[in-house]
Amino acid sequence: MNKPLVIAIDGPSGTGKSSVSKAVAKHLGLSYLDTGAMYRALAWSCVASAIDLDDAESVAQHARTFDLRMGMDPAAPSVGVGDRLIDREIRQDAVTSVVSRVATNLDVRANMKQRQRDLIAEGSAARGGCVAEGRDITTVVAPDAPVRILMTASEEARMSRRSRQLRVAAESTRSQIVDRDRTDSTVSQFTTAADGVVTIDTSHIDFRQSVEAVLQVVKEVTDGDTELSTTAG
Ligand SMILES: Nc1ncnc2c1ncn2[C@@H]1O[C@H](COP(=O)(O)OP(=O)(O)O)[C@@H](O)[C@H]1O
Ligand SMILES: Nc1ccn([C@@H]2O[C@H](COP(=O)(O)OP(=O)(O)O)[C@@H](O)[C@H]2O)c(=O)n1
Repeated sequence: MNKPLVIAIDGPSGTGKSSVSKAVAKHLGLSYLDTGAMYRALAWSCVASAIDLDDAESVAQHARTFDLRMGMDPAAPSVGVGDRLIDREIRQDAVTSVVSRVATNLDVRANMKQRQRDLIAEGSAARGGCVAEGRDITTVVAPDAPVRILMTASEEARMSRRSRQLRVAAESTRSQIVDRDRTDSTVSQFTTAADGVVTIDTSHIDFRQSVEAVLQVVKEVTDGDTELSTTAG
């Protein structure tokens, strides 16, 4: 039996991880897991349940028990808690501004790591592989993934992309991007590549070229390992 093609992609906010990972998963017919959305869902659920985000034990307990449902079809990824879909809610500023507070809770991270490993296995069983993106996928969640990539980009490029995406002034994205990355980096190392991780700097290339760059890394790995196969590409 072929080995699952797990593609792990990390990087700071605004480097293109989510959009590029989704396109790569679609192109290769693989599942797609947005791990940032899982932390966002937890933050949303804590707020909705009136859990004090400073109460680390209550947040960790909620992480262990809440009914998180991740849809991993790259053409229509979804995030739900119980029967409620919360894809729009988790992108709102009310969640973005507090997500790092739950993501820096180490008991939460231990629970998320296990959920993410189970989802990558489930997504791989369904489609032969999974593109999983976040901050600690190449280093903690899937350090044995055959393809491991760190996406980077200048602060300027990241802020300008986010400002275009949210239709707000670039400077107003600073707290969403630069400050959040600073807080996140106290628990995960996602600005320099770990051993064996390939860096793709997207500062001066466009979206299409970023997708091509990832597919090229995948091709180099799969060409050299006959037990790995892709359905396209
Ligand atoms: N290489 C690129 N060049 C220009 N824009 C890009 C590039 N990659 C992604 N984008 C755009 O930048 C925005 C942020 O990308 P996103 O995938 O959400 O980043 P991340 O998941 O790293 O925060 C999106 O609107 C996306 O289409
Ligand atoms: N593997 C991951 C992914 C996200 N996160 C946390 O989840 C938050 C939201 O991640 P995201 O990927 O949706 O954020 P963006 O990069 O899209 O801005 C991050 O700011 C981190 O606090 C994490 O801690 N570990």
